[in-house]
Amino acid sequence: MTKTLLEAENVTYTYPNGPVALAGVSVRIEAGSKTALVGPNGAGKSTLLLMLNGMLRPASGVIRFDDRPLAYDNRSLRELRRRVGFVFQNPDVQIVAPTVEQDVAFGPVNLGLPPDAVREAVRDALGYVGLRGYEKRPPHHLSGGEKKRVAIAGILAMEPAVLVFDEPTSALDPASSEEVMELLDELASGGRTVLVSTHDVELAYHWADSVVLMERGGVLARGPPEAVFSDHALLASARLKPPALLDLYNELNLRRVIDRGVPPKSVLEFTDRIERAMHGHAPARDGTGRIYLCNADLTGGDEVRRLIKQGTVEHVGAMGTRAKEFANRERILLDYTYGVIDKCILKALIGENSLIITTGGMVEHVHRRIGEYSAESGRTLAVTSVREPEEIPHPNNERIPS
Ligand SMILES: Nc1ncnc2c1ncn2[C@@H]1O[C@H](COP(=O)(O)OP(=O)(O)OP(=O)(O)O)[C@@H](O)[C@H]1O
Repeated sequence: MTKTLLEAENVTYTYPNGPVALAGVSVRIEAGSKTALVGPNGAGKSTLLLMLNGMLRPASGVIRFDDRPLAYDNRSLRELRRRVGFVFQNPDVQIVAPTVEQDVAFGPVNLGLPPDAVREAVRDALGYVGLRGYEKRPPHHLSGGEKKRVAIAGILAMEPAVLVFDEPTSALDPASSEEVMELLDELASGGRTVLVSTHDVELAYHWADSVVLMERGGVLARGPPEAVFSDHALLASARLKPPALLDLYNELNLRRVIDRGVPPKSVLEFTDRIERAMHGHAPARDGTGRIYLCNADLTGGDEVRRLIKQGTVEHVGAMGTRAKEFANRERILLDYTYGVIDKCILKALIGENSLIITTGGMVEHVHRRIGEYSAESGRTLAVTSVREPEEIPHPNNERIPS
């Protein structure tokens, strides 16, 4: 049973001398979910997010956190903002201190944590967003993507249960955007509830498990992204276009080229579906390319460089900020910095070898994802752990059964 953690019920709001921004909005955010508020400019997304964190107060209706209506006295709001962290669209609004370290420490210091605990919170948060070594840098000299990470670290340092991001990828280049979204994935897989606003339907389709479609201060639809984004008329009324992958899938389905089923969310899923439609089944391809897996917590860069130099692996990807830091430090050039597992599976399916660098709990995640893919597709994919001689092999190592 999922639990509703944040809830808006019939909320209205009009800015002083402004338009009606919210005209009776009800939404529920489930604990542990990845929710996207999607809508065009001016739909009311930011206004709703600001309410969920108590920065705006509804004219009518109610906001609840953990089943309790919000109270708007200073003490209650301070406590709420510790539990519901808010990352603004523009990181310059959020960054207040002259150095990265002081900025990230701002929240924990205000919470009254002792100096040791503050240092630990700052170190952990900077590590999480991949900004260790940036402690003494002035935030206003950083790139847009780095500033965004500082802002996220500042919120993470307070260990909130919910993270709210207003347009997390605005003004970021495509790679930085994907990296920020992967960071949000990591946070969600660590048990946090993540809520974003965006007008990017492609992003919402790939990333979210639940979508709220907004327009003119109201909610047009809510549900799984594949359902909400399959309704062209609804999307058109919100001045949005369907995600390309889903649009293509629906057209192929209408022409009876592929059967209706769960719509594909990735190129990997889509190509498998088309192959199955063409051949009646997924062609068996034993002797496919191999996926090498490097746990950067246990392996040095020498072994990885050797594999690349020998031509054993043709493609290299890193998952997670610590793995990317490792690659950077070891001067390992990365082909993939996001969507890494799927990209490596795609390469294995055409007989090419690749290497995934990752760390900690993500190692299990890679084994699990490839195992799931093998079970679903009926294809056996080989995974080989890259390890120093004294390392103990992973029990799932070598071959993942289909
Ligand atoms: N500070 C403000 N003062 C007056 N009107 C405002 C203010 N902020 C927002 N509005 C108005 O409220 C409505 C909803 O704006 P909001 O920023 O919540 O939409 P949004 O969906 O987040 O849009 P965007 O994607 O452009 O950020 C818009 O008509 C906007 O012009």
